Amino acid sequence: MQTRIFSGLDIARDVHAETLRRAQDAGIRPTCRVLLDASNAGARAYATRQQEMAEQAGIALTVLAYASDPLAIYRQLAALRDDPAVDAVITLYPLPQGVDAIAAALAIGAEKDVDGLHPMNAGNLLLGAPGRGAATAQASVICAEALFGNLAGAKVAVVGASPVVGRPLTMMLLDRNATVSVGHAATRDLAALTRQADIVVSATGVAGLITADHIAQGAILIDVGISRSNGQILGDVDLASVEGKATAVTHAPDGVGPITTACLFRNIFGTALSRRPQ
Ligand SMILES: Nc1nc(=O)c2c([nH]1)NC[C@@H]1CN(c3ccc(C(=O)N[C@@H](CCC(=O)O)C(=O)O)cc3)C=[N+]21
Repeated sequence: MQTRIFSGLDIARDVHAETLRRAQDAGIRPTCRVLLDASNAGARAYATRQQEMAEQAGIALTVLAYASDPLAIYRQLAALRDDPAVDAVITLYPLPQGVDAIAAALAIGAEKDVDGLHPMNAGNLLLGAPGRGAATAQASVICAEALFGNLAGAKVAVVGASPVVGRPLTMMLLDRNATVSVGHAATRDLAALTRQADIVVSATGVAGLITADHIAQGAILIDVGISRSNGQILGDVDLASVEGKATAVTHAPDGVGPITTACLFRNIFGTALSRRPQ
């Protein structure tokens, strides 16, 4: 069996087109501020991708540097929350040293949080109530459904338990009646866990973590990890190792990443729409 290498570019284009169409129908040009600590390569790559895509998606997106210290940052976020011209605020992780994640999310407020990081939005997701979830987790679900079909009853192993991917993704999978297990850095026998799964979603940033030894014959692999070595982008999946054993693997780059940006823009449009009088 040949392993299918899945590109997310077609789906990303469709999601972007749908958002643009809805924004044009509603006559809305959403505005978004993205806060970035440019010393982090992963966050910088995401912000660059967002800036490149925003124009064609009809979103006015500006990347700002975080203010100099935690108190100034909370004030900066609260000012954006109170600015009527701003629809959405994104605090790219990792947050600068000394910034508390919950305090930052509270400063933005639930309404403009498009990453599902505010306790109200995260809580709604936990309770199975409709709400706005992290874009990377949404993109992972889209890939899993595109490659596997209906997730009801599917065994899914999530590797990584971060607030932007592993945790929200676990809840979104439960909402689709998947059977979910979560592995992380302290999991003793990760391979034993992931070998049980129909679908493995890995979001660790450890290049080459998932090998043939970690998967069942015919498994579907969603590679969310991004790391860099010598200017090359690497995912969590060791492609050479899983070739012939996995049914399909999402590629990194151009797999989950572009769909993530498309889901983020859809979230931004959602806040912009709900902030306008109907
Ligand atoms: N609050 C918050 N939410 C996030 O969702 C978040 C974050 N902080 N901090 C940084 C990480 C990283 N991340 C990426 C998403 C897409 C690509 C992406 O589209 N990558 C391209 C490649 C980009 C390149 O060429 O460098 C691809 O996979 O094709 C990259 C990185 C979201 N993150």
